[in-house]
Amino acid sequence: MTLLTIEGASKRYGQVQALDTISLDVTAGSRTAVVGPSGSGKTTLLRIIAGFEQPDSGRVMLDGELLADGPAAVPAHRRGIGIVSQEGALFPHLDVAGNIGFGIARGADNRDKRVLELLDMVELDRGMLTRRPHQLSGGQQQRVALARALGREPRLMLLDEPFSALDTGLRENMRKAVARVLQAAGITSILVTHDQAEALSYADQVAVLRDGRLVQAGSPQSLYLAPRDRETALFLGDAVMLPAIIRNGHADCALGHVAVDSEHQGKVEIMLRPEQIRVVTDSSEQPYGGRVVEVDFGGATCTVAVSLDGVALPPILIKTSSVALPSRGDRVRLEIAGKAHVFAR
Ligand SMILES: Nc1ncnc2c1ncn2[C@@H]1O[C@H](COP(=O)(O)OP(=O)(O)OP(=O)(O)O)[C@@H](O)[C@H]1O
Repeated sequence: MTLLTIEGASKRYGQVQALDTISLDVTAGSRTAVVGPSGSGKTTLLRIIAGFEQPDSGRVMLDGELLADGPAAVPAHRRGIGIVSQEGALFPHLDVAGNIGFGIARGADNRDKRVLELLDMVELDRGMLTRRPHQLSGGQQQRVALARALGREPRLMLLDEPFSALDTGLRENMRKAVARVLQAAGITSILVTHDQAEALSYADQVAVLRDGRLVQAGSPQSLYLAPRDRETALFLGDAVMLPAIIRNGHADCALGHVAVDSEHQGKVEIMLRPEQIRVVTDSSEQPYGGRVVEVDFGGATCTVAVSLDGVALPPILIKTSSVALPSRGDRVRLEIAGKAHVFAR
C-alpha cells in the first residue's frame, strides 16, 4: 500500500529550478533514501513533504490526504510527520526526560511510562534521563531526538542527514539502530543523504536526484547493478566502463565475451562493478589477458590496476581481497561474475 505520493512537484527559487516535476511513491512501512549531490534538491523535497515549503505546482498526498496541491497546503504541524535532522535540535535547557516528553501531552496519565518506553526503544540507558543534551555524545543526542520524534506517533518519519555529524563506525551503528527502531514501530521513513553507501544500506527504495530531477528510483540492488546512465553509475560506486559490441546477449569487449543484462544489439558501452571482476594470475599468453601495473594494498579491500593487452584504454581498477594478491608486473586474466550492464539508450 502506498503511504506517500508525490506527483509532479516543482519548486523554483528565482533562477534556480530546485525541483523539476518530481514524482515518487513511498510504500507504507518501507524505508526510502533520497540521495544526490549537493544542490540536487534533496532538502527542498524533504521540506515540501514536511510542509516547511510549498511546491509551485504538483501534489503531495499522505495516506489518502491531500497535503499540498501547488501552493495550497496543510500546515506542517498538522501533517503528523516527524523529523530528525543533522543537529538533532534538542532543547538545551531540558533534560533527556523533558526532551523526550516534549511531544507528549502534559496531563497525559501515562506520560512518564511513555517516556521510559521511548527511551528503551532507542536503546538508551535509564540513568540518562536527567542529563542535559551537552552531557550526551552525538550518537546519544540523535537517539533522544529520534525518541522525541517517535513520541508524537508520526505517520511518516523524515531523517535529514541525521548521521552526518557522527564518526564512521558510530554512523553505521546508528543507521542500523534507527532502521530497527522504525521497523519495530512500523513507521515509514525517508532518509536524505549525500552518502550513497548510506542510502544503499539503509533503504528498500533509493531515489537519485540530480539538478532537481528524479533520475531513477528503485531497489538498492537494481540501481547499483542497473543504473540508468554513466553519471548515476559513478555516483553510486566505482565502475568499469568499456566499449563493446553486443550480439545475442553477449558483449565482445576488451575482457572477451561477457554476458550482458540487455537485449540491445550493436555498439554500446557496458558497465561492470569492480567486485564482479576477479584477477587470476596466469602466465600463459592467452587472449584478453593483461599485466598488473599497480597494486594498492588496502587491508580488507585491495585495488589492482590491470593494463589490458592490445587496448588503448586506461588500466582498469579491480577490488580484490588481500588473499593471493598478484604483484606488479604479473600476467593475469580477468574472470567476470554475473552480467555486465548495458546503459539504456
Ligand atoms: N531558500 C532558497 N533560496 C534560493 N535558492 C535556494 C533556496 N533553497 C535552496 N535553494 C537552491 O535550490 C537548489 C537545491 O537546494 P537543496 O538545498 O534542496 O539541495 P540539496 O540536494 O539538499 O543540497 P545539500 O546536499 O548541499 O544540502 C540549490 O541550487 C540551492 O542553492
